[in-house]
Amino acid sequence: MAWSVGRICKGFLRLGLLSKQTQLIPVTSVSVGTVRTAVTLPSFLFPKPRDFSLPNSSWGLEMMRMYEHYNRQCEVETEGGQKQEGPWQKLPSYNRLLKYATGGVYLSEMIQSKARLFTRNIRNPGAAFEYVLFVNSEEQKCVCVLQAGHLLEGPPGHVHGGAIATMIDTVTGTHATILSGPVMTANLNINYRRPIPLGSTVLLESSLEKKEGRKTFITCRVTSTDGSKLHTETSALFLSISASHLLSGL
Ligand SMILES: CCCCC/C=C\C/C=C\C/C=C\C/C=C\CCCC(=O)SCCNC(=O)CCNC(=O)[C@H](O)C(C)(C)COP(=O)(O)OP(=O)(O)OC[C@H]1O[C@@H](n2cnc3c(N)ncnc32)[C@H](O)[C@@H]1OP(=O)(O)O
Repeated sequence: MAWSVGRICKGFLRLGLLSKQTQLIPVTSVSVGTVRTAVTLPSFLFPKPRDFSLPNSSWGLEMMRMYEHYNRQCEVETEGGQKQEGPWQKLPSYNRLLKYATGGVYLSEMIQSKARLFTRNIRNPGAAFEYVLFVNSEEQKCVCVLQAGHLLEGPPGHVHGGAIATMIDTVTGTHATILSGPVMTANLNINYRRPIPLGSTVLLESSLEKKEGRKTFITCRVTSTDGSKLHTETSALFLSISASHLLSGL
């Protein structure tokens, strides 16, 4: 197989190293004797991956305002007028992680070729999960701005608890992957404090609590965008896994 498992791991790790200018393009590797060389394939051979976390027409004013608030902090101007990376980095969001984020073009065809990321598989913009993630490496934090669409109803007029848990798992899971490489959720402990109105925009803030061997402990708060209302509090445990654990069907 042209693809090495190590390369996929590097792909996961690369998720934490993306600047907002980074354009991921599919790559593969070829073996010449014992030397493995990375080859960038011409982009016309592959459809351009769509970043689902860019603004679209369904985004409301609050979603746009919060997006711009963090996006502005991805690039700052020095006193000399030069641009440099800011404290936050925007993470791209693809519907096929293996194919687009790790560059596993062939592998993604072999393993569950019809599979699509749960939170990115509803075609109608704004109907379900509209969200964007930013990471702050220095503070070891991740934030997600979420606009919850009408297909996520649980209690009348409010967001389903399972949809909230899905987003918490997505945000803390992505954060743990950036911090520790490939992981799986072992435990999510969620306290629902106040319901989230359907259609509203909320913030999910994920913080590293501690790392102990294979264990990464993360906390996450879901609040209103001004921080005045606490909707949900979570503590989560992620366990580092080997790539073979990930690929062997467990
Ligand atoms: C396919 C997942 C890829 C993850 C990628 C994540 C992010 C990628 C980044 C961006 C992608 C975009 C979006 C991401 C979207 C969502 C991410 C969601 C991630 C998930 O949604 S993922 C699915 C749900 N997840 C499972 O489907 C796991 C099922 N499960 C297992 O696969 C095993 O269970 C495993 C591997 C967890 C552990 O198994 P294992 O054999 O490796 O480890 P073992 O059992 O020996 O435990 C070692 C030490 O952890 C302690 N420990 C274990 N479990 C514990 C628990 N629950 N509570 C407290 N402590 C626990 C033990 O007590 C021991 O502690 P000690 O060493 O101190 O004795």
